[in-house]
Amino acid sequence: MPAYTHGPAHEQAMTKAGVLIEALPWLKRFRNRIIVVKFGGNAMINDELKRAFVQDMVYLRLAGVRPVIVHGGGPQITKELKIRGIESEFRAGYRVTTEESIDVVRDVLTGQVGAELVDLINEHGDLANGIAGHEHSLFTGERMIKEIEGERIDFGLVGNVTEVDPQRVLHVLAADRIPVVSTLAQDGGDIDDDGSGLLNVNADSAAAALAIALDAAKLVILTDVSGLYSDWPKRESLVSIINTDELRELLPSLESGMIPKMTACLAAVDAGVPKAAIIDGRAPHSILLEVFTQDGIGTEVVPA
Ligand SMILES: Nc1ncnc2c1ncn2[C@@H]1O[C@H](COP(=O)(O)OP(=O)(O)O)[C@@H](O)[C@H]1O
Ligand SMILES: CC(=O)N[C@@H](CCC(=O)OP(=O)(O)O)C(=O)O
Repeated sequence: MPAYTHGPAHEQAMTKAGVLIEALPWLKRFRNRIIVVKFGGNAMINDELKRAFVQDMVYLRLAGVRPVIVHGGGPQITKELKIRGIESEFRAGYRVTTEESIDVVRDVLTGQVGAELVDLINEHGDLANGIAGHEHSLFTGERMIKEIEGERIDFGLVGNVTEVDPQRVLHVLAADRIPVVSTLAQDGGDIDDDGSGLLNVNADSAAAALAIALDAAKLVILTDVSGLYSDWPKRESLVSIINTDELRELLPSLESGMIPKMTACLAAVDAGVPKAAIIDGRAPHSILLEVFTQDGIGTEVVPA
């Protein structure tokens, strides 16, 4: 049968063309715009997912979007701390960080996780540059202290980002490359006893701060659940879209890992990032569906 007549092969080709053409408005919208993508440690659980993620980033870049990757590495840090006989303690989704653990956090984030992502991207061509958050004045922070249910919690060497100097990231983008950012900050206040002044910043919070500083078109957070469930832990009711007022109201009732994530989305959208999305990084290529299709996937946070 000639290729131009109707039949299953023709229909299949039209379906493929339909998928490509659905992307057209999004290609127009995001062309030359920055999308900050947070790649969570739980979403990089195997090589296949890492490679699929890297393909997506290269695809976005070659399609004319300017992706900026902010990576986590929580489970990888926990594993390394365990090997060194150091306990991990999380409170409200943040790792309580000590003088003993901060060097491990730095080594794992910049030396292992970030370096591996850069290497994987560069297998597609010389496209990526790693940037440590505490270098080039990228992130400056102050120690994070929170009051939760009347209790004042000191998280140790954990930082809130107070200032972002995006020059280095912009420089990498201007060279048509993909910045791969790790999330340590330089303490803008007191330098601690050993003089390093490093703070451990949750990667969701750092991604939001960077998305704001870069005037990003979108913040996308890849994790290991389908999105935000309103009935956690039952998981029957996935929130597909939520505005900032609704999220502000919901936030105090959230638990563990969702606290930093939804706090980050709220901060980003409140500060003018048009949209923030939490999507399932366990599904290969989920970010292409999020960026290039009408409905998107996961949970979207939009202005009220
Ligand atoms: N309401 C909720 N909806 C979805 N996930 C939730 C919710 N509350 C808590 N979680 C937990 O948050 C986790 C994601 O956060 P985290 O483990 O820190 O991921 P990541 O490493 O990607 O940053 C989920 O795997 C889930 O166990
Ligand atoms: C303060 C704090 O919690 N920092 C995080 C930094 C890494 C991170 O956020 O990684 P994920 O995105 O994979 O969770 C930590 O030490 O685990």
